[in-house]
Amino acid sequence: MEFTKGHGTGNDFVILPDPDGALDLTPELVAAICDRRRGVGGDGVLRVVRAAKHPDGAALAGEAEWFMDYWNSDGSFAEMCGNGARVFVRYLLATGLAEPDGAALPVATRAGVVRARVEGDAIAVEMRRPRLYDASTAALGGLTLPGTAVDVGNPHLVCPLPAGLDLAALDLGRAPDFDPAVFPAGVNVEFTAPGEPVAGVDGHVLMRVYERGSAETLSCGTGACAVGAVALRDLGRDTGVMAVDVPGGRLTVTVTDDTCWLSGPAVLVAAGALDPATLTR
Ligand SMILES: N[C@@H](CCC[C@H](N)C(=O)O)C(=O)O
Repeated sequence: MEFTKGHGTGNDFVILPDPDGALDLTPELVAAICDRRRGVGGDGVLRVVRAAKHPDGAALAGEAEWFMDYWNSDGSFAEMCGNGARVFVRYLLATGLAEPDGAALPVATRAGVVRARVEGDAIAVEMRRPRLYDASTAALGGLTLPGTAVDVGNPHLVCPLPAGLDLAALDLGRAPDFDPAVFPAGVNVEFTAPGEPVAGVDGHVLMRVYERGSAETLSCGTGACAVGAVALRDLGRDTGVMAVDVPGGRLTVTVTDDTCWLSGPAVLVAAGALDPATLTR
C-alpha cells in the first residue's frame, strides 16, 4: 500500500491514494497506520478517492472530482478536517491529480464541498462560516471552564481561559469532560488565551486543542476557525481576520459573511509503502 506523509502546522496525516475506492480500509487498519511506534504515525488518515467512487462522496461528484475520506487516528470518521483539506490539496497538486489553474479547487468532504487556493507557500481552504450555537462547559483537572459550542461542519467547544491560568501548563494528557447532551457525537475542545497584537489582522489568539478521536494535536484547522469566530464575536464583530497560534505554528482565519478561509503551511515530508498485514499483526 503506497502512502505519503504530510502535515499542516504539525497536524500530521498519512495520505493513501485510492482513486477507485478499492482499498479495504477498516478502523483497525487506520488505528494501526496512525500508531506512532508500530505504524507510520499520524493524527489521521486522508484517503484520496474519486468522489464518484465513494458512497459518501458520490452525491458531490458533479461539483468535485476528489473526495477527502478523513479518519481520526482512533479509526473514527469525522465530517471535516481543515488542516487535512489543506494537506490533501497539497498532495493533489504535487502528484498532478489536480492542476493549479488559478481557479479555486473544489474538494468533496463529508461536510460538503470546500474550495482551496494556493497562496505562496500556504494553502488556503474556504469552508462554511462557523455557527456559534450554545453555551456549554468543559471540565479538566478539577476546573470547569465555560465555553461556546461551534459547528464548523464538525463539533467544537471553545473555552477561553480565565486570566491567571497558563495555557501552556494545561494538562491535556486526558480528554476534557463535556456535556453529551450538547455534543452527542463527541467534540473537539479548544482552550484559548489572548496573544500579543499582530500587524495586519484584527486579533491574535493562542490555542491548544484536544481532538475527538486523536487526543491532543499540535494544530486543528477547524478548531482555529471556531476559535477565530468566537474571538471576533468577543470583539463585537461578525467578520474579520484572526491570527491563531497553535503549538505547531500560525494559522490565519478569515471569517466573511458566508464562509471562513483557513490559511497556513501544508507540507509533504515522506513517501513509501506499508504492508497492512505486518501493521495489524
Ligand atoms: N485536525 C482537524 C480536525 C480533525 C477531525 C476532528 N478530530 C473531529 O473528530 O472532528 C482539523 O484540522 O480540522
